[in-house]
Amino acid sequence: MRNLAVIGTGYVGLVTGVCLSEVGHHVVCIDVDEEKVKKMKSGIPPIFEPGLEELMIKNIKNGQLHFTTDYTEGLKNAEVIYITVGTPQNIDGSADLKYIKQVAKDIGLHVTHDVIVATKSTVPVGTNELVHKIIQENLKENVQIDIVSNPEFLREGFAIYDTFNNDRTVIGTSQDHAAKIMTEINQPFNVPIFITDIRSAEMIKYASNAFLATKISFINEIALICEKIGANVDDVAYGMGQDSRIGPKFLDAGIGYGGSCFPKDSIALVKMAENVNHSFKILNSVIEINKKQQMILVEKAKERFGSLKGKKCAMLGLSFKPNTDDVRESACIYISKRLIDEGAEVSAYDPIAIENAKKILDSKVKYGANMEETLQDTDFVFILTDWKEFIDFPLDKFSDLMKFPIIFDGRNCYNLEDVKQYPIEYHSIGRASIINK
Ligand SMILES: NC(=O)C1=CN([C@@H]2O[C@H](COP(=O)(O)OP(=O)(O)OC[C@H]3O[C@@H](n4cnc5c(N)ncnc54)[C@H](O)[C@@H]3O)[C@@H](O)[C@H]2O)C=CC1
Ligand SMILES: O=C(O)[C@H]1O[C@H](OP(=O)(O)OP(=O)(O)OC[C@H]2O[C@@H](n3ccc(=O)[nH]c3=O)[C@H](O)[C@@H]2O)[C@H](O)[C@@H](O)[C@@H]1O
Repeated sequence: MRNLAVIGTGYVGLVTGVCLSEVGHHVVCIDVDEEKVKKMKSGIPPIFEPGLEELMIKNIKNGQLHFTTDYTEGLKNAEVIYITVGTPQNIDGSADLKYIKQVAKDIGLHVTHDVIVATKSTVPVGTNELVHKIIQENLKENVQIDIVSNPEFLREGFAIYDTFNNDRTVIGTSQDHAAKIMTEINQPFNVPIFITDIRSAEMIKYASNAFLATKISFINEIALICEKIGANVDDVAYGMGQDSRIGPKFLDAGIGYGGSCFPKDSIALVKMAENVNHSFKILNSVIEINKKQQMILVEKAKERFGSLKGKKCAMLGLSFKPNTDDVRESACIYISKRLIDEGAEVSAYDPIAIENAKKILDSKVKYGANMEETLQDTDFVFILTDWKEFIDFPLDKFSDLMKFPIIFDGRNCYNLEDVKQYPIEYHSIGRASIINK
C-alpha cells in the first residue's frame, strides 16, 4: 500500500481520497479552504454524497485518512500526488487553469523527493505538460517528477459506487515506472485499466463527456419531433436502447443537462478545437439545443397561459439532478430568472439543495419546507429534477393542494396511464399532453 496525497477536496478529491484510503492506502488530503479542512478533520463531509460520510469517518478513525491545509506536511511522504482542483469556465468558454497552475507551483515549491503527479481534474489537452513545466521551474531539489493524466469519470450522487464499479480507469503517461505504480494503486478497485499517452488520456475525458452530452441533446431533439408527430419519446428511447450498438443509457429526454461538468467541458472542447482551427459543428449544436431545452417548460407554460404575470409557480427540484446538493449550472437558475422576468411568483423546493440554491437564485424566490407547502395554492408546477420523493408523490395530492393541478414535468416522472386516472392537466417532454378535467 502507498502513501498518497490528494490536492483539492471537492466532489472528486474528497471521494478519491476517501476511496483510496478505504482500499488500504495512506492518504493525506490537502485543501486551501481552512473551514472545509476543519470540518473534514472531524468527519463532516462538506458535500452531500451517498455513503461518503460513513467511509470517511471509518478511515479517519483507523488512521488511513488525514486532512491538512499545509503542503509541507501533506506532501512529505507522498509517492503519488493527485491534483483534483476545479477547472471552471473562463468568460470565453475555455477552461480556467488558475487553480491547476497554483497547485503545480506549490508542488514544485514543497516536494523534496521523487514523486508521481497524477492529474484527475478535467484539463485541456497539453495541460499536463504545462503542469510538469511549472513544477520543474519551482523545484528546490533535483528530484524526478513523473506526470500522469488520470481523468475521473465518476458521477455525482453515485461517486462512491462509480469509483468501485467504473467501466475503466485511464492512465496516460510516457513513463513505464509511473504506469506500473498507478496500476498497482488502482488494482484493488478491480476496474479495467487502459494505459495510453498523456494527450490521448486528456482527450478521452473531454470526448466522453461531449459524447454523453450529444446523446442527451439528440434524444431531446427526437422528443420535440415526437410531440409534433404523436410518438412517445420514452418508448422511442427504449426501443433504440435495445440495440446494443446504441445502448439504453443517457437517452432520458428532459430539460437538458446541467451540472458542473457537461456544460463547461463541452464548451471547453469547442474552444480547444477552435485553437487548432477546427469548428466542432456537432458539439456547437449540442450546446445550442441544450440551452433551448432548458427553457422548454417556460415555453410550454407561456403557450398554455398566454401570460405568466401574477401566476404562482411551484418549482420542484433545484439540484442539477437527483441525489446531490450541487446546483452548479442547474436549469433552475435560468428557469426561475425567466419566470420572475415574466412576472410569475416562484416557490421552490428540493429535498437537500435549498441552502445551495439560496446562494445563487434571485431573492424573490420563496422556499417551501416540503412538497405540500410548496404546492399549496399554486397555479402550476414545474418538475425540474427526478428526485424519488417527487416520483413517489401520490398524484391525487396535487389536486388537494393546488387550485387546479397543471403539471409541467421536465423529467417525465410519471407514467401517462397513471396520470390519466386523476383530474390533472399534465404536460411532459416528448409525450402527449393529458388534460383530464
Ligand atoms: N464534480 C464531478 O462530478 C466531477 C468533476 N471532474 C473534474 O474534477 C475537477 C474538480 O471538480 P470538483 O471536485 O467538482 O471541484 P470543486 O470545486 O468541488 O473542488 C475543488 C476543491 O479544490 C480546492 N482548491 C482550490 N485551489 C486549491 C489549492 N491551490 N490547493 C488545494 N486545494 C485547492 C477548493 O477549495 C475545493 O475544495 C474539475 O476539473 C472537474 O471538471 C471530473 C469528474 C467528475
Ligand atoms: O465530468 C464529470 O464531472 C462527470 O459528468 C457527468 O456526471 P454528472 O455531471 O455528475 O451527472 P450525470 O448523471 O452525467 O448527469 C448530467 C446531467 O445530464 C442530465 N441527463 C442525464 C442523462 C440523461 O439520459 N438525460 C439527462 O438529461 C442530468 O439530469 C444532469 O442534469 C458524467 O456522467 C460523468 O461520467 C463525469 O465524470
